[in-house]
Amino acid sequence: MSAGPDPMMRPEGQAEDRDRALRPESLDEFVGQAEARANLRVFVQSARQRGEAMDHTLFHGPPGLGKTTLAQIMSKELGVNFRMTSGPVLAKAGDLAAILTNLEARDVLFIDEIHRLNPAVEEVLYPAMEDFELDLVIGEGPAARTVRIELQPFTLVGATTRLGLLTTPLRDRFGIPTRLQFYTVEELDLIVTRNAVKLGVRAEPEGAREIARRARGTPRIAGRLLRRVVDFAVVEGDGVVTRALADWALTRLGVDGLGLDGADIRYLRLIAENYAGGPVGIETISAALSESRDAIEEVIEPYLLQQGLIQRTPRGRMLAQKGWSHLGMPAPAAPGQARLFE
Ligand SMILES: Nc1ncnc2c1ncn2[C@@H]1O[C@H](COP(=O)(O)OP(=O)(O)OP(=O)(O)O)[C@@H](O)[C@H]1O
Ligand SMILES: [Mg+2]
Repeated sequence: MSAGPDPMMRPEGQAEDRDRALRPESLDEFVGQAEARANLRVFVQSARQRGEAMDHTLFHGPPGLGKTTLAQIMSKELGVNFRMTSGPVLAKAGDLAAILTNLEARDVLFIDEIHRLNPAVEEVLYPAMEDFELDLVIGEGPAARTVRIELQPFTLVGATTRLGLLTTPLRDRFGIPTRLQFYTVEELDLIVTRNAVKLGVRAEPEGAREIARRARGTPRIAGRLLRRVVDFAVVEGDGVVTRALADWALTRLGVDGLGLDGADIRYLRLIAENYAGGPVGIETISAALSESRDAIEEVIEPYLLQQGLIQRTPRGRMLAQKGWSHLGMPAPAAPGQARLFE
């Protein structure tokens, strides 16, 4: 096989390039996700001691919480190669077969957005995951025959923001399913403080804290906000990230005290003002906001739910009490309460 760039291997975008400078390189350096980290440490060590490929691992959770980062760290800690591709890129069964047959023993193969695999490709993955075998169909019609190819044992690491979209057979083949959680303000504070050091920037503890509080529980957002605050600190301050400067810069960027941005506030206001607090269906919200349903369910809602600003009910989304107070609006009296005054 050629050693040139492989079109099936996703080239990392510019945003990811900037991310890379801030990416933790080991489990020790990785902040937060204490439970997942402690478990992974055991599984990595066991695989190393037994000289076997680690079991297939699935990371799921909202964007920017560290799925790709953990997959890379796993390969480093296992001392094996890291190969990366993604669900939508693998168009044909042969694309995946080419990657699988090129793996060395115990390598980590990372498939991002694994919920977007084409069914024909997914079929190839089942025997590969289970028995490290590949069944390839050669030829067509009556002349078609199946050839079985033995693969090197490998570790598949899948990542998805949408666990619910994974087929059951695929989900069941992951020995280590791991859900990533939003980060606490303390954890994000540590991440911001370390990132400031990596970027060679002076951040006062209260400045780092303010960014952490407004990072939506997400390390990627913490990294991005820090860079923007630094821009303001350099151009309009004396280069130091203070609390006042962070507050001023973040407000100017449209990030409010809870870390909500324009899209979050539009979502909350829509339910409050147009639907009296709901319940309102996701399709209606999607049409009204001109946002895809996927983006709403993957990016906007998880944090609003985690913060207790909204609720998901069988009849649709509802604004919670905390959502009303965050908007500075009075919650309408519940029907039961209203009757008291009739
Ligand atoms: N625990 C952590 N400590 C420090 N930095 C982190 C941590 N987790 C993630 N980051 C940083 O956040 C950024 C985003 O992480 P990553 O790309 O791994 O997220 P992801 O879950 O794969 O997101 P997506 O779903 O969008 O692919 C990276 O720059 C990474 O360095
Ligand atoms: Mg990722």
